[in-house]
Amino acid sequence: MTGDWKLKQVAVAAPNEPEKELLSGINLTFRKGAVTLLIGHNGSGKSTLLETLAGLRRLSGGQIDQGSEPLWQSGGKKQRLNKTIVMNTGIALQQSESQWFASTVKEEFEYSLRPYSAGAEERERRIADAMEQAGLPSELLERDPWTLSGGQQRRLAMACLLACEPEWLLLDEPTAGLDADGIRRLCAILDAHRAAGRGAVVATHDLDALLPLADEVAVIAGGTVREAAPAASWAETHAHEAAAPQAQRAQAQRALAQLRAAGFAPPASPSGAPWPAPRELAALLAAQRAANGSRTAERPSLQAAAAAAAQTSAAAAAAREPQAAPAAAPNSNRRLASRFDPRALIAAYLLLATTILLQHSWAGLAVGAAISLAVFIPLRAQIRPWMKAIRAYVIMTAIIAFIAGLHLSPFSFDWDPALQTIQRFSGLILVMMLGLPLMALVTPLRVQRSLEQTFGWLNRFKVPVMSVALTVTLIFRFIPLLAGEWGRYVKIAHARGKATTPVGSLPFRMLLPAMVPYIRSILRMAEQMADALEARGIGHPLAKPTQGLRLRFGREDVLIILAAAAAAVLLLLIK
Ligand SMILES: Nc1ncnc2c1ncn2[C@@H]1O[C@H](COP(=O)(O)OP(=O)(O)OP(=O)(O)O)[C@@H](O)[C@H]1O
Repeated sequence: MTGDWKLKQVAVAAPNEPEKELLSGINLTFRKGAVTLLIGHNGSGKSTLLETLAGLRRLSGGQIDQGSEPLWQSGGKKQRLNKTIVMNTGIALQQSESQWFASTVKEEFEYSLRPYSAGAEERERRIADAMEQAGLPSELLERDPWTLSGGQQRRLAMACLLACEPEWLLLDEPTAGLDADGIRRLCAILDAHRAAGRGAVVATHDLDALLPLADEVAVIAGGTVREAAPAASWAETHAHEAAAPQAQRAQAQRALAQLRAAGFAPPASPSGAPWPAPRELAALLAAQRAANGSRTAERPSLQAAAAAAAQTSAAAAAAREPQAAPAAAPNSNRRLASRFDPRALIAAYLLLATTILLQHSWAGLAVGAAISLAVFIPLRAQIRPWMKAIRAYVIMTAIIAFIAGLHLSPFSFDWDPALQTIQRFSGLILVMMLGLPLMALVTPLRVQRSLEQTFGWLNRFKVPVMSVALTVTLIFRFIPLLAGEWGRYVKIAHARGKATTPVGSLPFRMLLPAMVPYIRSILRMAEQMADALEARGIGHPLAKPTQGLRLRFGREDVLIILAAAAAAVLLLLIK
């Protein structure tokens, strides 16, 4: 039997942005024999916390233990997950349906049960029990899981989890997509799980369904624990919030009465609400104030009414957003990506890349490296996802150089061919490092516009400029999307296959379970994209490109080209 989960000062950073903390300073205990709800706003960190407990996110700080066992164990240089904890913990991720790769429901169960040494009879029993608990008829066992309805697939995901009989259930939004019977069964499952002395941590927005059966509540906000309390006392403390709308209603009606008394006639709300929206009210006040001169200043009652209206709108906002996370920082990446004209960046890149590839001397390569690093270092955060590829390329270069310098008879090592190989390969890596920041400095739409604007005249000669521009844009757009989707299926395969490696490195045997649903998902996305493009008239012979965005060369763009030209001249002189 396992013990409680104990989280001490747990911190988790975004996988490719170590400085961005998704969770920080989390100190929590999840008791076994209890159901704990994780609640909080969208994006507050609930899923991240569940995935961290399941070992699907690496810790950037702190410690997680289950009983006396640490979740992460150091085995040599690399950390590995504690096999005992992995085996006794079952996680259902958000959208845990759509994870199927086998041809029948039965085989999906068999895959989930593979890491457990259960005999054939025991497996049959577990599958039958799990189907029963999830409310799935046994006839479905021979069906293709993809042919089940959305709700049935959700139930199947839960059933696959239950068949493993985990001590701990980690459930992310388990009521989503379930009908009333499904929710009732889920509550029964959680009740039985608790009665057996086991534990559950459930991330949910569905307090109506799950608060009544919960033992503990932890409120997550901005990646940290804002409040943790027994469910009953939490419900009592927050009971008054249910009455908040009534209080606001009375306050808003008082404000309207004061406005009327002051000679204003607030409009009826178009939505049929008993008072206008703050925006409508503000517009009316502004219009009437302009018409009446500055009479407002002379009317204290009106000022009071305006203050009351403002208070009401603030209170309404506060009630709607009780656990609001701090305002998001301005998106500096987006601003950076729309600062320069892609044509200037591409021209500068072509100049530098060509002259770097022409270098045959170490001095020339050193200058090329200095230029690449000067561009690369300030933008390293955006390039971090590619660091693994760069490292792999460097290792590959070292191996090839070693092989190039090796003589077998007589056995010796010749440095000249090895260094020549390094020189040739270095040019390519420098050009690659120089090109990666481009991904952060341009948006797909701006690239599309720059291609259309620069080469639009070729249309007259029947060159399909628009199609090429759109294709380039879609490739840009799809690269991060495909990477994100792959990450999702890797996590699911990792959790179902009970891997103990860090989630970045999926064991070979789990490639197929991740690959099949991944490819299906890509095909589905491609189909949706094709429909969306067609709906917008793309592909229609008379369709015109959107002209909403017109790129213009600015001073900074000219400076970029001049700087690149100066560096190119320097490189040519050294060569
Ligand atoms: N791989 C990642 N890289 C960068 N940011 C991430 C990554 N994964 C999650 N985040 C961010 O972490 C924050 C928490 O996300 P999480 O999915 O845990 O929220 P949540 O509380 O489960 O939200 P919801 O209620 O919508 O499911 C979000 O702002 C999200 O954008």
